[in-house]
Amino acid sequence: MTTFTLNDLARIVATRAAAPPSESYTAKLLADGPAKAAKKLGEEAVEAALAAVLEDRSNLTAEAADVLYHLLVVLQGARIPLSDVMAELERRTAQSGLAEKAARTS
Ligand SMILES: N=c1c2ncn([C@@H]3O[C@H](COP(=O)(O)OP(=O)(O)OP(=O)(O)O)[C@@H](O)[C@H]3O)c2ncn1[C@@H]1O[C@H](COP(=O)(O)O)[C@@H](O)[C@H]1O
Repeated sequence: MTTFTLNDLARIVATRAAAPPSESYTAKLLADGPAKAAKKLGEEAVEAALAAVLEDRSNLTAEAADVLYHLLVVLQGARIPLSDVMAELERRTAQSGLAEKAARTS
C-alpha cells in the first residue's frame, strides 16, 4: 500500500515544468505546446481503454498511470490546479451520476 498521491505527482509535474526541456520529459511536452500533451493524453487513454477491454490487468495498471501523469501535464499546461478538478468532483458527490444525466436530458 503506497502513500503516494495524485497531489504528490502534481507537485512533481509543477516543479519539473520549470526544468530545461533537455532534462525533463514533462518540460519537453509542455514546451512542444498544448496540442502535444493533449495528443499524448488521448493516446494513453485509448491504450488504457484497450487494456480494459482485453482484461489485461497489468497493462491497464501501467496505462492508467500514463493517463493520470499525462492528464496532470495537460492541467499544468492549462494552469488548472488539481484542487479545482477535485473540487468539481466533490461538488458532484451531491448527486448520483444517473440523476445528473436524467436532469440534463429531460
Ligand atoms: N509519471 C511519469 C511518466 N509516466 C510516463 N512518462 C513518460 O511518458 C512517455 C510515454 O510515452 P510513450 O510510451 O508513447 O513513449 P515515447 O514514444 O517515448 O513518447 P513520445 O516520444 O511519443 O513523446 C514516456 O517517455 C514515459 O517515460 C512519464 N514521465 C514522467 N513521469 C513522472 O514525472 C517525473 C518527472 O519526469 P521528468 O519530467 O522527465 O523529469 C518522473 O519522476 C515521474 O514521477
